[in-house]
Amino acid sequence: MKQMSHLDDIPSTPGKFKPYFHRTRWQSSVAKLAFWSLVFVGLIFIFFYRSPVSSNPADPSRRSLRTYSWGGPAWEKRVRSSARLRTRRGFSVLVTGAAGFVGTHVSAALKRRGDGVLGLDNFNDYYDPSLKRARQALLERSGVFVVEGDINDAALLKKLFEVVPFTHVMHLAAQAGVRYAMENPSSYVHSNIAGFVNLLEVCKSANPQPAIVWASSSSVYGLNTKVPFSEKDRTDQPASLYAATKKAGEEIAHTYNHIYGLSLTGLRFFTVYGPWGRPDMAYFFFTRDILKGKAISIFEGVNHGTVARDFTYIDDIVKGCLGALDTAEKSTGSGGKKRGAAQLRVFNLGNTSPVPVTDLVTILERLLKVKAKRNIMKLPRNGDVQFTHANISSAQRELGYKPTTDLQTGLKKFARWYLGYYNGGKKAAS
Ligand SMILES: O=C(O)[C@H]1O[C@H](OP(=O)(O)OP(=O)(O)OC[C@H]2O[C@@H](n3ccc(=O)[nH]c3=O)[C@H](O)[C@@H]2O)[C@H](O)[C@@H](O)[C@H]1O
Repeated sequence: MKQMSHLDDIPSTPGKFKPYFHRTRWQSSVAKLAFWSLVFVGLIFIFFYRSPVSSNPADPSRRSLRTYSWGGPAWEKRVRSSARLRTRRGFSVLVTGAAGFVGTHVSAALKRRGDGVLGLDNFNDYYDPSLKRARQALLERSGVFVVEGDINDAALLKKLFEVVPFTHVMHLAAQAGVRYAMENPSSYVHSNIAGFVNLLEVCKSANPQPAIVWASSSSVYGLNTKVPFSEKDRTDQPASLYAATKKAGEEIAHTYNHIYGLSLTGLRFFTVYGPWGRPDMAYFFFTRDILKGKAISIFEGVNHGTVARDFTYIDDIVKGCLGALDTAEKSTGSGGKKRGAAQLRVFNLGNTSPVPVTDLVTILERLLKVKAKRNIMKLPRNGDVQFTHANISSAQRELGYKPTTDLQTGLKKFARWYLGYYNGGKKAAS
């Protein structure tokens, strides 16, 4: 027997079109419809609000939806004062990624020599943000204000150029790391491609247009086997999405130089290391794990082939960056229009002496006075290449670039910093 609900007990209200229509049932249907519509709209809202994101909570494309607070007279005053030069012939430089490893060192060096420096950083959590905050505090003490914001925020960038007529942009903000690209590919597109284009769009419309020096990467040489790597070599076989986005950046730079007369210099950094470094890099997490007594994985090539890197010390890289800024010619465009040919350059900034990763570990063992638990494993196919080696003759000739720090000396300085910063290794780096 059919069970009747209490709604079925209520007499129907005859209607012209639907004689069987039941008022209460109708009201309840409307209520149900309204309820489910609300749920549906809510779900759509949630979907779109979170839509550019992957399920990975560390996805920086989600972080772009974060709202940063900027603007107002006090903020503008800080921006202006940080970017003010202290020498007559100095530069006024916007440094993106200023709370990053290279960004912090370059910003501090520029400020030391009297240039005006304004930092920009989104403080994302790709690695421990407290390290970025500590670098920011360091910069604050030397008079560099780091604005919190994303290079994808066109309104913020336009505002910065309204407040300060920057002569140069040192563009170091990027999603770094070759292996992480398999975990979170969209973050590379977001920062290294979309963010770079957004920055160039603002630069091309600025009056005056700044000269731009930016970080490319040794990884653009990809699977090349001819060494040392020269700027003239092919760069069309990247081994990681990271490398592919840096290569894309070089092509994008060509376009903006060609169409808008922007002066652009790309620097191909070779595995930069040193104090205040990046915890996602091998020398850094090897140090942390050796001190913790945890095993480290050391990669080797096929047939026990050596995996090696042209490790380059941060102070040498800083000199290369300053050399690039000092020799950068002015952009030629104005009002978004090209007025003549502009400079377009790319340089290797390496050390020209590759060191096997096994030797890097031996040096760390000596410096830390702890034996590493070595776990030798085959180089995974996740973005790594077997070796890198820079030919730096071009940078030497044009930028006066001359690296002077060998790996042993550089790692000693890194280890001293690490032990000081992490309280003798007791406070473990995350
Ligand atoms: O020159 C660059 O343009 C890039 O340099 C850096 O990449 P890489 O040279 O790959 O540095 P890094 O990860 O420190 O691995 C170092 C070595 O340790 C090996 N390695 C790594 C991890 C591991 O667990 N074991 C291991 O043997 C590994 O096989 C490698 O041989 C930057 O991270 C990158 O952002 C980009 O700037």
